[in-house]
Amino acid sequence: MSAPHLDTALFTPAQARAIDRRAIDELGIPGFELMARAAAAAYAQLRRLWPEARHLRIVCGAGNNGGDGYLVGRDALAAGLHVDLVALGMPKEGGDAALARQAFLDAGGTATAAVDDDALATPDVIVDALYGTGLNRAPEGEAKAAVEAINAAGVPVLALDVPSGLSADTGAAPGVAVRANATATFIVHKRGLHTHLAELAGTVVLHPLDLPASILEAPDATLLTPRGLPPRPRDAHKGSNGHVLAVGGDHGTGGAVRMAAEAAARTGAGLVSVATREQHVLAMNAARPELMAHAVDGPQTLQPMLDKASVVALGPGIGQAAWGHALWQTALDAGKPTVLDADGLNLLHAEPRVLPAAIVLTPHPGEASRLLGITTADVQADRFHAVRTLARKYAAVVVLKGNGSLIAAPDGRVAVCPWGNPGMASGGMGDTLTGIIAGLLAQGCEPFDAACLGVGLHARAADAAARHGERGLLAGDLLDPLRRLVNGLEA
Ligand SMILES: NC(=O)C1=CN([C@@H]2O[C@H](COP(=O)(O)OP(=O)(O)OC[C@H]3O[C@@H](n4cnc5c(N)ncnc54)[C@H](O)[C@@H]3O)[C@@H](O)[C@H]2O)[C@H](O)CC1
Ligand SMILES: [K+]
Repeated sequence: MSAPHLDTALFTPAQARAIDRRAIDELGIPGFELMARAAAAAYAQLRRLWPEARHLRIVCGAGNNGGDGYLVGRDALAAGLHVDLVALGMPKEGGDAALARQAFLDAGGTATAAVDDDALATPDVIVDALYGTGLNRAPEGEAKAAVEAINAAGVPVLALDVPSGLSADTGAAPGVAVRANATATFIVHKRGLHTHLAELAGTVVLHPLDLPASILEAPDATLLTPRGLPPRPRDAHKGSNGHVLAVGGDHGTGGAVRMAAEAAARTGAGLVSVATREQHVLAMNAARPELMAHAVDGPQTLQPMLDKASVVALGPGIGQAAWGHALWQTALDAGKPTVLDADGLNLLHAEPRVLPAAIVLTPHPGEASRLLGITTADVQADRFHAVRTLARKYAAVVVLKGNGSLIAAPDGRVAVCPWGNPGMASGGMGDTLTGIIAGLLAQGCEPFDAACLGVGLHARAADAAARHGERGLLAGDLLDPLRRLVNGLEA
């Protein structure tokens, strides 16, 4: 396996521990040496971020994450900084963390047993060394109090390896969790730092600790990288970039299917048409002839449109009434490459059926929970497991939307989107994504690639549009940056 590009390779905590072990057992690098390298890297990051800091508070747990913290303290003392260190629990006798604690004490450090804010002056920076990849339950008691004190201190926080309380595996938080301005993560990226509650980590910087790629293994997931479509061949013509048929838009919900059609057109589909029965969408034909909207009252008027289309965007505004259900059946029977979204997914939950070979499902956590028969909280508690289960169950490419959207293929591959912002939680954003993915399928992208590229373009366009503020960000604002991004230009 070619060495994964460390910046985009994401691993589970179990994989990270195995890699740590290989470094110790195969390369003969003592755990304490790794800890010292981690601490030196974290301390250097701290100095870069807060060069004026003179007083650190370091909160250490009883494990190796705490060990990292003690050695950050030792490095800070050596540089003349004032360090107050709070130790929650004592490291295991003879372990690396115990050696680290001793090294801190030998450097003149002192450790107190609890976070008694009144007794301690407010520090310039807090270093969170409570829990790393070893978190296995919600912080309780004095650990919970320590996390709350860190979050309440009102000073910048640097988390070591993982913000304490966040699961490095799922990005969920079983209980309270540190909200860090930055995280110094060691050796490899953990996948939990890139989805769901990952914003608790703040800016994540990876420190490989000078370990050779030989100790790595195949990553569990990979981060998307910015890209667009290759330039068009000069002799391209309308027919060579596919024909997207957007099917949906029942009475009163025509905006969704129009958004999907617009997005497909802006992504570069050669032809786009709309099958709907929403009068205002039909009325816009005069103004927007490029989105050929046709009144469709049932399967018999939909079929000729399906025959001409190369890709179907199915579901935006389709509803679950008899009209929508009949079109949904007919469109899926056609077996064309399809993006299935919104009520198209809810209809699938109600009536499981054979899907086209080239199919992309784009559920938000709620739709995913219905398709999986679990609660939305269960989906969010382990998004990686949920998206892989869906992809396998429906033999489909699945986009599990949300903070750090995940894209899974039936073969187990998972990609993670590093872009996006809360402004995207507004109407029409999902319809736009559906149209973008359909537009990419129409231009010849394979389903998994269309989903990965589409999610990335959508989120990057939203980030570009959010430069004018996340509030008031509307789906239509994405179309202009989207066009530049899909052409490989700067947004
Ligand atoms: N040589 C190495 O492996 C390196 C590890 N690095 C750092 O080590 C941590 C992982 O350390 P580990 O001892 O496995 O676990 P933690 O320190 O994260 O957790 C400590 C300990 O705490 C217990 N625990 C977990 N959750 C709770 C809870 N909610 N309440 C109470 N106690 C809890 C559990 O038993 C854990 O074992 C890794 O993140 C790195 O920071 C070095 O950086 C690199 C070398
Ligand atoms: K930590």
